[in-house]
Amino acid sequence: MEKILEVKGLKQHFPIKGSKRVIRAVDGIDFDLYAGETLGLVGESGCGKSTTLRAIDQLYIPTEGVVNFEGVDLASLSKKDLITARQNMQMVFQDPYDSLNPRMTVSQIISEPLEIYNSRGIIKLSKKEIADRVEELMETVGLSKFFKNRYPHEFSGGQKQRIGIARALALNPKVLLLDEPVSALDVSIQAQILNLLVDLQRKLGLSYLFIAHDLAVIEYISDRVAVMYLGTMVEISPSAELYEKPLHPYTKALLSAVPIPDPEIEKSRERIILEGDVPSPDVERVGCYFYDRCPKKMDKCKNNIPKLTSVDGSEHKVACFLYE
Ligand SMILES: Nc1ncnc2c1ncn2[C@@H]1O[C@H](COP(=O)(O)OP(=O)(O)OP(=O)(O)O)[C@@H](O)[C@H]1O
Repeated sequence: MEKILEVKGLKQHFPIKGSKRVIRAVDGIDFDLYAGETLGLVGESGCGKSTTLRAIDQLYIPTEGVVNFEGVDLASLSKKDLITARQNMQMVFQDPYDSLNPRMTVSQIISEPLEIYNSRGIIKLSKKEIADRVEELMETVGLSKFFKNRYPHEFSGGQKQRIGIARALALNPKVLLLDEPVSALDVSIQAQILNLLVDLQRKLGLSYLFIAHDLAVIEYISDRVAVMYLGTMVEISPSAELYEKPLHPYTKALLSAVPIPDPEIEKSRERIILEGDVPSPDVERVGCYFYDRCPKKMDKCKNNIPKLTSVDGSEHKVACFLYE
C-alpha cells in the first residue's frame, strides 16, 4: 500500500515557565499512514494524541523527528510551499460548538479555506465557482444547500459537525486529521457522523488519522489502531487483531475496562485494574514508560526502553520486553 504520511522519531516537548524541565507531550513516536486507510489513535487523556496531530499539521515546530507527506519532509519546506502542502491535510475538531465562527454563515465558513487559498493565488476560482463548490460540499456531507445562509447556532450538534467536515473537505485534501470528532455528540448522532466519514473515505479515497478515547468508536472506524501511553506508542496493529489479541500490558488493561454486551463473557473475563495514575510527563525516562504501573514488570524494564518491534514479522508491533 502507498505510504502517504510517515512519522519518524517525533518528539514534541513544551517548556515549563521558570523550570529547566519540559513537558514531554510526545516523546519519540514512529508510524506510517497508508493511502485510503484509517489509523485510530487511542490512550488516556494527556498521553499526547492531540499534540501528535498538531505536530503533524506543523502547528508546532517538532522538538525532534520528521513528518514526511508523500515523501516530502514538511519541515524542509518554505512557508509558501508548506501552505500549499497543507491543503492536503485538514483537521476536524472535537467540538463543533466551539470550532465554527458564530458570526459567519455556513456558506462563509465552508468557503473560507477556498477564499484564503484563492487570495494567495494557490488556487484560482471565480465567485461563482466558490458558490457552486459550497453547495456541492453541503450536499456531499448531507446538508441542504438551502441552509447556506444560516448561522451555526441554527443547527444541531451533528449538523454542525457536518459543516466542520464540509469545510475540511473544501480544498480536496488527501488526509483528514480528526481529533475526537464525535466525542461531543449524542450516541445516536455519533453513528451518523461515523457512517458519513466511512462513506466519504470510500468516495474520495481519503486517509484518516482518527483520535478517540472511546474504544468502541475506534474499533468501528479503524483499519489499524495505535495505542499511546505517556507520549510514546506502545502497540500498533490491524484493528481486529488488536481487539482479539492485545499484547502490551497497557493495551490489555485498557481493553479490559470496556464492557462486553454478552453477560456470560462479561462475568468470566479478567478485569485488569492498573495501580496509580499516569506519571507526570515532565520526567526524562531511562526505562519503560509504563514501568511504574505495569503488572508484568521485570528487572530489565527499569533501565531499558523497549522499542516498538514487529511480532513474528507481522504488522502487529509492540514495545514490550515480554515479546522479545
Ligand atoms: N501547548 C502546550 N503547552 C504545554 N503543555 C501542553 C501543551 N499541549 C499539551 N500539553 C501537555 O502535553 C500532554 C499531552 O497533551 P495532549 O493534549 O496531546 O494529550 P491527549 O492525549 O490529546 O489528551 P486529551 O484526550 O485530554 O486531549 C499533557 O500533559 C498536556 O497537558
